[in-house]
Amino acid sequence: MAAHVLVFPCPAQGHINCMLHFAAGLLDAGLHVTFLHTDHNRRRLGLAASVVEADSPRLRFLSVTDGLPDDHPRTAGDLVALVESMMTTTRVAYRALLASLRAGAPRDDGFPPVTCVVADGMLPFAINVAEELGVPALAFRTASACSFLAYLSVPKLVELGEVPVPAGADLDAPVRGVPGMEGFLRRRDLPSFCRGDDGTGGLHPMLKIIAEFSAHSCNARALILNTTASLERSALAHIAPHMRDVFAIGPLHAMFQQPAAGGALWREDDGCTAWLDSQADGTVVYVSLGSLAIISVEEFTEFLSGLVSAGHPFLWVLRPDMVGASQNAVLQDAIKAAGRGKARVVEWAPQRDVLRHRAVGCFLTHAGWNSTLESVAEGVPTVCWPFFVDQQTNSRFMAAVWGTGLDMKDVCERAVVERMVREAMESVELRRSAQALAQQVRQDIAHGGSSAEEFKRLVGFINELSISTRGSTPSPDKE
Ligand SMILES: O=c1ccn([C@@H]2O[C@H](COP(=O)(O)OP(=O)(O)O[C@H]3O[C@H](CO)[C@@H](O)[C@H](O)[C@H]3O)[C@@H](O)[C@H]2O)c(=O)[nH]1
Repeated sequence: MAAHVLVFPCPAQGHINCMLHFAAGLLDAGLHVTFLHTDHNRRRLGLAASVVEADSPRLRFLSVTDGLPDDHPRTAGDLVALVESMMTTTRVAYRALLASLRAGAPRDDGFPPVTCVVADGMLPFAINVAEELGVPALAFRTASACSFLAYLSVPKLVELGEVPVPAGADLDAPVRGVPGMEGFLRRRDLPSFCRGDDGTGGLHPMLKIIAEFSAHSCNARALILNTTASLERSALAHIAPHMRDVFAIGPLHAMFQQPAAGGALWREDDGCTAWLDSQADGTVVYVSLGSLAIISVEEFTEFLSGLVSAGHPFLWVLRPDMVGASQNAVLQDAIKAAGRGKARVVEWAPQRDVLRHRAVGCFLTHAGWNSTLESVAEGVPTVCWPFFVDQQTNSRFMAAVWGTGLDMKDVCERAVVERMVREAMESVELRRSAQALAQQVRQDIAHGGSSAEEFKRLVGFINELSISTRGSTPSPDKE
């Protein structure tokens, strides 16, 4: 009987995508997978309460409550509410579900018992509950190794007086305390919540939460990171001593085909690929700020002016909640009018296909880790406008370590947008570095490459854990 892994991502697009690709890899390796969404996202995805994926009979989707009302925005503006609700309400529902799926529980769903949990490191309760129920659990971090290392270094950064970075501090000053990054990391490149505090000089509440969750991941049976040695060798080496085991397996989207169902929380506008077909090679700027960033009307106007002045056709993803649903139609019209036939705007694009398209010349991105990996894998140069969390650190890597992108820092001015977009479209050097890095990454994921080998090792690790789980008697349910 094959191992059965319950995969539980944080309920945000940037977490769901890579964990779904990971699940696809487990299916390819012959394992069973239960992919756990929240009820809210399951409804958004149009999935039934319990559904087995038609093309993959060993994959099913289940869901648990996130405890928030359906009309809650669940965006960057209120992540603390989501985290707190999940740590209380979801925890109870998840515990009951997992207790009913583990070995020894009566069931007639045609799936073997769950023998292992791979939970998002941002859901530490999912790891604790699994281990309490006798199911071994691994942590999966969906962000970069370099940002994870920065979070692990928070106690040291506090000891050195680097964090919290006070308002008005020189953000270009170098930072000590994140091993291996002393040469190039500036205050502004630390994860965003290192700036500002809790109002009394203590750590920002989100930094406290993420740093605690990062330290918690060290207790899991192993840590899985969606990255590869070619991209983050030094960060991985500095993380390893903190962990029982680390698997660097990525970029996952380039390794495994995402299952047909259960992925995009917004309706994809496939029409934009036909529009790209009509554009010349390497001429289009693709603009997307991921699934969580929220911008002001002023920032929108600066981006639009800068893009128009740069003079290239552009494809812009403007999510309905990005500036505000009530503004969306007006802003879409503003893009179309300003672009004078050279602009296309969509609410959600098939991003991986877009980045792969021959017409795309550069990517104006918020530097979320998935977008970073997707641009790296396709060798597309970037202009980065980091919004929050790990994006500042990722942006610095693209600009200063890999040489594949330009860092707008977190200022948004039309002249800077224009200058950087022009440079990214024209720079031979950026394109060469981006293509060389893509080549290296392709070797990592190819047969015998580091990510491919690490994935094989992980499947062996999970199978071993699963054998011992099936052999053990489940511990009594404590709640
Ligand atoms: O029109 C679009 C826009 C985005 N995407 C996809 O959505 C994902 C977005 O992920 P990411 O680029 O990582 O951005 P966020 O959605 O902002 O992701 C959150 O989660 C990431 C992983 O932890 C972090 O790195 C980010 O900072 C955090 O904001 C990517 O796979 C994109 O391909 C689409 O398919 N279509």
